[in-house]
Amino acid sequence: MACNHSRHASIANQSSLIARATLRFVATTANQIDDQNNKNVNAKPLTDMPGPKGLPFIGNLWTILKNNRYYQNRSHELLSIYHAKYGPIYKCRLGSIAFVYITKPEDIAKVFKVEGKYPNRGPILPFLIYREQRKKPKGILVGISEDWRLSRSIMDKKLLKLKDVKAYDNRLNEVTTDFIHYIKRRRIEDNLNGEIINLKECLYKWSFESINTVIYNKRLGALNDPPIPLAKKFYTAVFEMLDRTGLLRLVPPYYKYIQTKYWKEYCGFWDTLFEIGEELIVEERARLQKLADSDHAGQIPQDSHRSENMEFLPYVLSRGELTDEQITANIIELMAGGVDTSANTITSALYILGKNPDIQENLYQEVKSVIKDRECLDWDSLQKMSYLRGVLKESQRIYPVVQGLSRIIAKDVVLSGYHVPAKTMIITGSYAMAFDKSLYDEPDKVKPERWIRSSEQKQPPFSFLPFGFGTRMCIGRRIAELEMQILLARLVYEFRLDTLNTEKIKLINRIVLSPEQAIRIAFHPRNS
Ligand code: HEM
Repeated sequence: MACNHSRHASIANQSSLIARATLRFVATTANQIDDQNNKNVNAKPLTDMPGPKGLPFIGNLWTILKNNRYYQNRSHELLSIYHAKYGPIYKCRLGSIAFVYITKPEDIAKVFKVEGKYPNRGPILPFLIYREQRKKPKGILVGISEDWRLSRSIMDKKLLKLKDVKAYDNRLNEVTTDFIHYIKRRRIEDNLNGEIINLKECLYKWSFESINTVIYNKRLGALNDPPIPLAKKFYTAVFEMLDRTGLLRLVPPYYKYIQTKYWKEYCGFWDTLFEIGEELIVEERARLQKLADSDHAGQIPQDSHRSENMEFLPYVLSRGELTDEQITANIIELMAGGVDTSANTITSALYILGKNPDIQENLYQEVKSVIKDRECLDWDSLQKMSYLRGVLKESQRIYPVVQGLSRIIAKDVVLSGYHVPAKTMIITGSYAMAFDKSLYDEPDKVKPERWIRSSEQKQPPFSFLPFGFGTRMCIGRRIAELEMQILLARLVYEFRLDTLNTEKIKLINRIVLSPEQAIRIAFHPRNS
């Protein structure tokens, strides 16, 4: 039976999916099964797989609680400790989530081969239960099966196709220009020798403004002084929602039955996101209607109706395949998915550059040799900047935004000699893999050059997948890469960066991994 692919899958089904499907630690006897090379192998049963012994229902949640909640938002650390203890494959249960954890690239490759037609990361219950209680549709982030595929096939066209993404470079440069002016202003106002107070929020503003200029083809005003209230309301709600999802995800889903204050507040953050999304879509529909009316009066060039020339939102709206509610759900998931992720990666990159002046200098020299206009780093120039891409990849390796990728596999598979049945949840250990000596030469060192194509040592396939893989990989990948490359290069061109934190940064898991402590960067103008 397919794992809950029905269009109207209920939360009840989703919950039982967790119980049944995420891990079937049933006593599977040793199986004769084809492995990747079509050889019959005597795979060991899942019951033989090592792993920490948990308590019924809560699994290793006890370890989290017992340690004075230290691991409450550091499940990535706990999983890495288990990785050191049990090796590259183990089975585990954390609260309501049971899974097999893998770190060998060849196992990861096999998992993606059996992810099926509708890849499924497994339910994020707080997201799903909110949508069920409020009767909201699911967008691509949480949707599964045909609904997911339809939305994804429409949006992929405008967000992942190179031709369309290239065309976003101008407006992303405009956001970056505003961000640089904003930093210059803040340096003076904060008066702290170049340090900016609350850099995290500043970068939230940048990433929010960037993703929205792609979605709406207009500025929402997050970098205005003061920011437009709607923008601040949205990125604050994203932050709070993610913060609480991390904890709610670990505990059994009591909130399905008991409306605690905590849960009500959580729903309030989602309500804000939906309200803002709905408001913006209504505005956009009205704008398009006005344009269509003037078009009848012969004022709009015919060409702008061709789907390949359309902007993202007019394209999605004009397709007529999704209801406005579905479009809203998709758009707010894009808006929510694009804020923390890019902002955190840039934070890590700034931290690394400010700590490693030689790397910063190399990058500065590369930017200087390529940049033609200090207010615009276009797509073609960016293609010449391999060191810049290396710096970003190192930032994503050392400080990944997600602790790992997850999939509920569609078919049985043999992983590291164990027979893993279909419907098991698999989690890859990106966080632990980043420092694996068998995958990286001197993994503790920051080496942007390890990613440069001509470099002799190539990373094994499936060892580094910061944006995921396959048809369910990050839909914002190309936008994120473009916006981050533009911002990082132009910041280094304008400022010499100095990291003021003396301690090593640690990450906490709020669904996305984020620095635990405030990252303190001083921006010194180069006057170049
Ligand atoms: C540094 C920036 C980013 C990183 C590291 C990142 C990482 C990821 C990862 C690992 C996934 C899961 C992929 C998988 O399961 O195979 C994902 C999914 C997703 N990301 Fe991103 N992301 C980033 C930026 C963005 C941006 C800018 C957007 C907004 C356009 C976005 C929207 C999404 C959405 C909507 C999904 C769910 C896609 C689906 O399930 O079909 N992300 N991202």
